[in-house]
Amino acid sequence: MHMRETLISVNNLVKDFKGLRAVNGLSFTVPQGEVYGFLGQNGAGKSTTIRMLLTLVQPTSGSIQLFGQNLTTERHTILRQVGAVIERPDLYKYLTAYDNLRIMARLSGVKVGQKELMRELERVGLGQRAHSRVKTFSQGMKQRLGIACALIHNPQLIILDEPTNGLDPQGIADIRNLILHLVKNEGKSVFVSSHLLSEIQLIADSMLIIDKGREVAQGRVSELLNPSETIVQLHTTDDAATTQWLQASQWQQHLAPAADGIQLRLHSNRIPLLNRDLVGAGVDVLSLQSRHSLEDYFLSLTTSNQHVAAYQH
Ligand SMILES: Nc1ncnc2c1ncn2[C@@H]1O[C@H](COP(=O)(O)OP(=O)(O)OP(=O)(O)O)[C@@H](O)[C@H]1O
Repeated sequence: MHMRETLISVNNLVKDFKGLRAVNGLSFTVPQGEVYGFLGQNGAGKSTTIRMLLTLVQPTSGSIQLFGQNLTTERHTILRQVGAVIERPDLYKYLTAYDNLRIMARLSGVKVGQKELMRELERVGLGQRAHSRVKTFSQGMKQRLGIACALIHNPQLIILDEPTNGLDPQGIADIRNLILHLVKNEGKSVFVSSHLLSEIQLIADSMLIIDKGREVAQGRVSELLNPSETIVQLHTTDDAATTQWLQASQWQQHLAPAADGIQLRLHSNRIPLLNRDLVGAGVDVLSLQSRHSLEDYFLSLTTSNQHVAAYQH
């Protein structure tokens, strides 16, 4: 297998807004040719990160490379290869889908004829509705037209911020299929954010999960959601000292963020060994419990504020 090109490479990215650290030391790489999921609750820092990838927000510190080039110095060359939909797409609702796309193409300086415009609309499943006015479109159709506009200059990398927000189940399925089509059949790469694990899980090859600006986990979706991996909750007579000992041990890579006590993420067949190590190190264990599956753990991280967020929109 040949090495795949790295499209996005982010190193220790930080963004502060007056007294609030919205993005706190994120590092990740996105390879070419896959769907990369970016998961976090509302307010976790996803949009801010995406805005930094598109140079709409200036990072406080850290670096971003796209296509192996420095985003600050090579901005124009780089952004020509990127297509993005980051808010509700701006569309002229009294014009047809076709005319919206034609205007968009002209604005981005792309020379395309009727054939290409129609092909583009067909690609997002709007071929039949090309000549209907946008005001007659469902939210999902508008979203797909927005994606067509982002694709018109034939970018390699497509960045979508919560593309299924506010869509009905059919609309969500259409976007999901479109994303998969773009990657599997057209060789594109898609970086997509969501606050729903269930959604990322269905389309992404790799994912990054963040909470309050910080990384919670990243890796291959199949590995992160491997059902034999569990979260072990540990309580000892001195959790601070135990954490320090764990950080200096082979278990360091398994430590997971915890609200209280100590949590480790590991394969369940490693629990006896962890227990033996703790006893061997003289740690007084009060309790050691395999709490929930990783999936439940991520769900708890990514859904707890949803009902609150619903009122904010
Ligand atoms: N321009 C800004 N000025 C001040 N604070 C901001 C600004 N933009 C974002 N924030 C804050 O930064 C934090 C992260 O926001 P961000 O929009 O990146 O989160 P998100 O994960 O994309 O959530 P959502 O899905 O709700 O947009 C939030 O607390 C938000 O209030």
